[in-house]
Amino acid sequence: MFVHITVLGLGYVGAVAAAALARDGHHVLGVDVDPGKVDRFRQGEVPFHEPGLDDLVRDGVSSGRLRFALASEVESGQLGDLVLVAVGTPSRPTGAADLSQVEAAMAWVVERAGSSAGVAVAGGPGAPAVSTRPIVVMKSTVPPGTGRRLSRRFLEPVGLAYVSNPEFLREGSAVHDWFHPDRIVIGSESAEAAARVRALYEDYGAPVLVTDVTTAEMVKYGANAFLATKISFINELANMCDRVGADVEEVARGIGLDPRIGSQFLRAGLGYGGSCFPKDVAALDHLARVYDYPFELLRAVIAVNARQRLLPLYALREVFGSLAGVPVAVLGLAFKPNTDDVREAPALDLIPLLVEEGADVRAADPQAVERARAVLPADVKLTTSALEALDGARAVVLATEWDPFVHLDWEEAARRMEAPRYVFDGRNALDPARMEALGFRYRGVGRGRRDPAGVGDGREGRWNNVAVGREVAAVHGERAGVRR
Ligand SMILES: NC(=O)c1ccc[n+]([C@@H]2O[C@H](COP(=O)([O-])OP(=O)(O)OC[C@H]3O[C@@H](n4cnc5c(N)ncnc54)[C@H](O)[C@@H]3O)[C@@H](O)[C@H]2O)c1
Ligand SMILES: O=c1ccn([C@@H]2O[C@H](COP(=O)(O)OP(=O)(O)O[C@H]3O[C@H](CO)[C@@H](O)[C@H](O)[C@H]3O)[C@@H](O)[C@H]2O)c(=O)[nH]1
Repeated sequence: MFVHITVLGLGYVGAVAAAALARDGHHVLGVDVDPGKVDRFRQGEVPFHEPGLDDLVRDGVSSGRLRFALASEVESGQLGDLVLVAVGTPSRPTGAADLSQVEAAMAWVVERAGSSAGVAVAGGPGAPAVSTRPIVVMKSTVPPGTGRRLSRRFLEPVGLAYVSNPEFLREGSAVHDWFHPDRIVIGSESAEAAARVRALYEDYGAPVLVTDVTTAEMVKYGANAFLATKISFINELANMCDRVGADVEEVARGIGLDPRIGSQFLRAGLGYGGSCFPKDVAALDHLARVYDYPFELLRAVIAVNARQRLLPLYALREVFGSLAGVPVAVLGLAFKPNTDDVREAPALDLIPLLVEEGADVRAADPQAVERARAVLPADVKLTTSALEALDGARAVVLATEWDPFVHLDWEEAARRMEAPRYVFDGRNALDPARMEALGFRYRGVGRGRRDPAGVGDGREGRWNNVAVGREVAAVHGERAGVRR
């Protein structure tokens, strides 16, 4: 059954939800407080980079089933059957989730629900009748316990039902993920409201978990915290691999073949960034403190991740000694490929530190230059072209594994760079042997510690297992009291 839906918040989640539900046949009103965003959407344009979303929005707008409005333009009684809340829940400095957008959204809904006055903005020719008692569906990620509190404070007094329906899509593949979810999680105290929300996803063929609100909220935090743990764990293993002379890529393959472990989210590198993992893990850690529970594992996950993104800085110091005047190219500003989102991107932590040490930093990204410019030191040269960034550089850090960077004409890159042509592959995305054949000194994360300065056992660019082996033998020897 097609219904009227209002989606509040037109970011990565809200915009995808609105356009996807319109494609499914529902009548959708997308609402935001940002006039610039609403204007762009009204013209069928998407104000950020998300593959496949442009087509979906354009189709929705031209079908008449997808409309947009500023929050202040929507009147009472126009909300429809369901209101999906997809506003931001960023971190406060304490790590706690900042729920101010969510609270403003709830107040906005309450103000407009319950009256039958006004013409249905979400309606259109042949549209179904509009309900005046919308169900409030929380797509934003909110800490366990929030839904119960919001419901009591805002919705129960006016008799509106609340459903927690966390979203698991990833940026860069958000449209695909929306239509192919691994599972649908629905938390509600009202069986009827849960059933209405479940019906939205009927044709998606995913397993559905119906539970209470707080449990649904914890599923979302549990999933993100577990995935972040997997990443920090493989990064810890990678750091050990660097010390003992093993290859973490093979280790990940070897352990990932065990279905109890699984092969996904075992890519070692500069750690996790983005708008979700860092803030959600911090919020869970904060919640644990509030409940006087020391969630030690989570704290380690956070600490490992914070250090991991600085590995290129440590490596460059080792190779060059002082970084003063060293031209360094950083490839990748977005937190991962196929997005222009720079929130918590490792490169944005790394670059200011390189600049502080005097490096001459230039950086490239196919999509994220504009967003990065707003937060980076003014003297960092930004470009969309990797080759331009590499021109005259002596070191390159691959921070984001964008296809155009991985498949760059590295031969040309080598020609443009100055010796010693050092590469720190922060995503283990390049072929070490090929890079070395092109004259690069290669360093990955956990791919065996290569000889960064080209000294030591004299086997530049090869596994430095001999030197590492000697160190290990020395340590073991000392421990065993062996005289050497
Ligand atoms: N980005 C993701 O991949 C992803 C995936 C799953 C869940 N989530 C969660 O979904 C939520 C939204 O994430 P996002 O990345 O789409 O956020 P975003 O920051 O990209 O977008 C949020 C939007 O909400 C708008 N907004 C703020 N207050 C508003 C109000 N009172 N009324 C209407 N609009 C308002 C903002 O202007 C902005 O356009 C967050 O809680 C996030 O944790 C995000
Ligand atoms: O093996 C891996 C996998 C990912 N990452 C990093 O982890 C971060 C997050 O990546 P990804 O999960 O692909 O992107 P997001 O768009 O942030 O999606 C996550 O966060 C969303 C918001 O909560 C959830 O909905 C998704 O299920 C969850 O995957 C990125 O910095 C990646 O580079 C790694 O370092 N190694």
